[in-house]
Amino acid sequence: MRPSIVILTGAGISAESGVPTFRASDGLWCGHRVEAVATPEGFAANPVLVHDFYNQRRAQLKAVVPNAAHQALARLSAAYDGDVLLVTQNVDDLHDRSHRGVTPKRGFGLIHMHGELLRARCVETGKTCDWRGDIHIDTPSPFGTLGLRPDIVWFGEMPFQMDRIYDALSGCGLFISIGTSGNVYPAAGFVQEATRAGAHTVELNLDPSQGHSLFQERLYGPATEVVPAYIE
Ligand SMILES: CC(C)NC(=O)[C@H](Cc1c[nH]c2ccccc12)NC(=O)[C@H](CCCC/N=C(/NCCC(=O)O)S[C@H]1O[C@H](COP(=O)(O)OP(=O)(O)OC[C@H]2O[C@@H](n3cnc4c(N)ncnc43)[C@H](O)[C@@H]2O)[C@@H](O)[C@H]1O)NC(=O)OCc1ccccc1
Repeated sequence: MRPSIVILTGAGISAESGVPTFRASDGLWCGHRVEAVATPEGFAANPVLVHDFYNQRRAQLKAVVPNAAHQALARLSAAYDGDVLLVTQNVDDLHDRSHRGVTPKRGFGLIHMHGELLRARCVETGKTCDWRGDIHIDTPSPFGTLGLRPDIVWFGEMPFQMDRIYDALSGCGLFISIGTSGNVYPAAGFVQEATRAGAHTVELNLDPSQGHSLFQERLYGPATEVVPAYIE
């Protein structure tokens, strides 16, 4: 059994599939003020705006497919003689689709630490369910009386499965960060956790991230080129 691998991905791995990244040049977040669309306060103040923002992104998923970078990670999980944990900040389902039908050689896990567009959460009970269509303020929740919200982690909210992620980071031999700018925490701090565990750390990105100097190895270029090149 070879040392376990933890892989962190961000918007850059889905960019070539046509999913826009976040840090547009105008500093707006996908054309919106981040406080307005990705905070609990923004949702309380204007739920219609927030639902529209996520309904658009959910609908857009129908028009995109996994690319060579997603597929290379699926092949890795099938071939690597060690455990692989894939932690994504992305709320799209492109990793899920590229791993569908793939039998991992050893342990494999996929964690959407910031949630998923294709899941909804009951505002009253917190219960969640798969959700493919639009959500509106009058959409009844199957679990409660206060309606639904996207099952997404907004700023100021605790990301999902943090214990499982920190546990894997503390015992991994290789940490690979793909397509992320390293601006958002706690994800941006994972490289330090992996380094503390003695792991070899690798950044695969279009250009140097905020924390590029923290990585032992760096390969720059489009994900569809550098990820298959590094994995194979
Ligand atoms: C802005 C930042 C300073 N603020 C934060 O980090 C905050 C506050 C904070 C917490 N700790 C801190 C410490 C210091 C400072 C601030 C904080 N963090 C939080 O609020 C988090 C919650 C943050 C999650 C918010 N939700 C998202 N997403 C879901 C919504 C949605 O998607 O709508 S974040 C969202 O933005 C981030 C965007 O970053 P990237 O994915 O990296 O995308 P970006 O566009 O920035 O960069 C793309 C990169 O790809 C590259 N690229 C582009 N094309 C390609 C290509 N073709 N190939 C390869 N690479 C490419 C580019 O060069 C670039 O480098 C992702 O995380 C994404 O999920 N919660 C929390 O801290 O809870 C308490 C806590 C937690 C743990 C323990 C104790 C307490």
